[in-house]
Amino acid sequence: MGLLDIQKLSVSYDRKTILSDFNLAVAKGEKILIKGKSGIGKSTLFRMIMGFGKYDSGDISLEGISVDASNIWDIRKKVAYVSQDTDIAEGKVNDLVDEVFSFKANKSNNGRSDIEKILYELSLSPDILNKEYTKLSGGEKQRVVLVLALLSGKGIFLLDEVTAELDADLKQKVVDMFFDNPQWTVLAISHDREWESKAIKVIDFSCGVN
Ligand SMILES: Nc1ncnc2c1ncn2[C@@H]1O[C@H](COP(=O)(O)OP(=O)(O)OP(=O)(O)O)[C@@H](O)[C@H]1O
Repeated sequence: MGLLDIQKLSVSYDRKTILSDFNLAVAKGEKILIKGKSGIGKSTLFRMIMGFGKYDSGDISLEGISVDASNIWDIRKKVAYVSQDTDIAEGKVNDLVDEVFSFKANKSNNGRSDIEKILYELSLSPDILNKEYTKLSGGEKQRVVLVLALLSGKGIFLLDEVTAELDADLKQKVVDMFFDNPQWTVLAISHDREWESKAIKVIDFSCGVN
């Protein structure tokens, strides 16, 4: 039994097959890169894991328990999903940080003290906390969204193109941050080579998932 088990997952939109009998077993601590051409179904996989859409057939299990509508929040409490869409919010960055800690599941993490360290590791100045999120650059938004995911205290990360807007040095920093932590289980969708060189497993959707 893996930490996350996906068995025979089939997804279609408007009768077009996106995933067909897709299988994946993810062990705790594993670091997986998912790549493949645009529109092939990579983000769809993450959305299905998070329960943001219906699949035709198959099973998704977390820690041996099959996930359905009745327990989807168990997955959302344990899995940090970072979508490729960074237009997620308005308001000051600090307000977004507050929001992370307002969720009950995150209250016990005492993670607020980690903010300065995480900002520093992502080459962000603490001043960013007082800035309007919508006015940040694409690369700053991308890093702020990662800060929020890191503060959530979750141990499983689904990262969808989270380094696309960053320069090469920052891409490497983000990859190192997520892939060097032995406790974290990380699935990253990316076209950036920095992920591939460190991934334990590479899944190339272009080699057939439907
Ligand atoms: N809600 C939806 N309704 C209809 N079609 C959808 C929906 N979501 C995704 N699709 C289609 O499913 C296919 C797979 O989309 P998906 O976002 O999973 O691709 P992707 O591999 O992540 O692409 P990219 O690398 O460009 O992000 C695309 O053709 C997309 O248009």
